[in-house]
Amino acid sequence: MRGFFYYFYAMYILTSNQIKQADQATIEHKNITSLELMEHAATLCFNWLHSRLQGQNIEIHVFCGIGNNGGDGLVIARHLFQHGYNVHCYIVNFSDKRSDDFLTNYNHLKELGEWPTVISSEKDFPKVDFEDIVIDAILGNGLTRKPAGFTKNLIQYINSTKVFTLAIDFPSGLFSNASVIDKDSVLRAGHTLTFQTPKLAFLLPENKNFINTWEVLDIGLDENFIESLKPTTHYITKNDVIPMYQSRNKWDHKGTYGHSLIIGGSFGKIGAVTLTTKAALKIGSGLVSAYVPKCGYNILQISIPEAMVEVDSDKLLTHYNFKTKPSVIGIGPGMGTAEQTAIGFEKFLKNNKIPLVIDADAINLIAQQPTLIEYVPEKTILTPHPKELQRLVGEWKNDFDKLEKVISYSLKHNVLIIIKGAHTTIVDGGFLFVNSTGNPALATAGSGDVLTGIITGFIAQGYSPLKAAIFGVYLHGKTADIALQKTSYETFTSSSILEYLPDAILDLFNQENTSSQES
Ligand SMILES: NC(=O)C1=CN([C@@H]2O[C@H](COP(=O)(O)OP(=O)(O)OC[C@H]3O[C@@H](n4cnc5c(N)ncnc54)[C@H](OP(=O)(O)O)[C@@H]3O)[C@@H](O)[C@H]2O)[C@@H](O)CC1
Ligand SMILES: [K+]
Repeated sequence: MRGFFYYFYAMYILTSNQIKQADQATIEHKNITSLELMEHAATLCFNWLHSRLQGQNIEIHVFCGIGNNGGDGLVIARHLFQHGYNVHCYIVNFSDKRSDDFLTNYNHLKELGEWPTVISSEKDFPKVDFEDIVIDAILGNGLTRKPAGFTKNLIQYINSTKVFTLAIDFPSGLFSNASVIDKDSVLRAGHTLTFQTPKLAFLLPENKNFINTWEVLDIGLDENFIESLKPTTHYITKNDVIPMYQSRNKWDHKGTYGHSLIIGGSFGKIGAVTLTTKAALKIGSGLVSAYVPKCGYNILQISIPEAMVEVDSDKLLTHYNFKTKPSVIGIGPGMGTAEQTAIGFEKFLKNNKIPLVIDADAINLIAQQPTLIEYVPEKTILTPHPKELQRLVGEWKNDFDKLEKVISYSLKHNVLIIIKGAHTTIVDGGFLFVNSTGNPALATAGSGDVLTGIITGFIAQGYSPLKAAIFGVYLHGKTADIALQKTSYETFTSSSILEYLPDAILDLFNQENTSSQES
């Protein structure tokens, strides 16, 4: 599902409550019963499994709760029985309540002569072997508290077998929008088939043990209604960035594509600013200048003949006194935090009116003197790595708390913050944009310097800061995804990001694989 936001489309990430509302609205507006919706959703899950197993004689254990997640499990179990699979279906009897649709599907199964086994305590746990398959339909979107008692023990038992587990909608025990407190109470899913939208919990590092791969099954919830909820969290895929691309015209000249100035470097750290400068050039900034200490002059001139270079003091940045009149400045890579550098940086910020992308040591200098943030222009982009981010917004208790802290900081100072990680997230006030591309190949020295250059180069070309951030983060990750088809994680370096940038851009025009709703 794509929602309209600003002037581009992005897939929404909904909370549990929003999904419940959408579920209800779909039933009301689309003339469909909740039972039919369950049948449809669960049949999609069955089809997913059936197309992979093709009737193989593997033991399949379907664990069903007593709500609608359990109802899904009963529908899946019914299809599996009807297709001749070797299925064992269990009711995890953690409550006397039963949802209506659960009961209807329970009866359907009994009518077929297949009576599920009721699990009411540890002594009822079945034998599950590593070679089997478990379908986890114990708890889903209706989770209200952490699983306890024998339900928790069952989850722990399934985890201990290391069996492949297919989670329906959610790994049982995982909240969509809150942190896990008891890590032993959550099922470790091998793959999760989730309904309608990705869930924020799937994208946060603290849940890495519970979420492996996942994909979204479109079960046809009412898109107009979802739109009306005005969700604030988005998942960025290829479909979302294609419309951002600004094509070029025959009569354009290099001035049309702006002038990036990259400020950074110190003795021994000229490589960082070199990478950033190269990236701004490579992404298409019409002109690119670098402002570095004198010791960086030859290095820059020799390694990037296309760039212009101005210099500051011998080994450090101290004066920030450049003649160039850029359209955007990327500042920080390799800059260091020496006292003179900090004093000069403060003066620079107080006088500067040019749009900024602030990275690395420039962020550390702001963290050291937090009031400096008041001098940055509106919609300045900050690209901190985790330690830099912590210095900026303070320590967080968990990943949800981190997002809250970053949102407050972004709102308070009217800046964009890029939280780097496996799912890099761009925070623009109350809006979150979570990236889908990238892999551990990007965990390499200089990767962030290149990102700063790409984003700066996009802003030079007239992309808004938000679009530059989203598009830049997407392409940066995509280079590593494409490269992995030809190289290895280990041999991919920050220079490889630049090498694969053309492929990442050309991939936008490749019609195949445009719906990457999985991770
Ligand atoms: N959204 C959609 O479009 C569609 C959704 N569908 C499916 O419905 C699922 C949501 O179903 P659901 O609302 O019935 O919730 P579910 O997770 O089955 O459990 C609720 C029950 O568990 C209980 N309970 C809660 N926490 C507990 C705990 N820790 N330990 C013990 N008990 C606990 C809770 O009790 P209570 O909190 O009220 O006391 C209640 O009785 C969704 O994930 C998807 O699979 C599809 O079929 C069709 C389309
Ligand atoms: K589940």
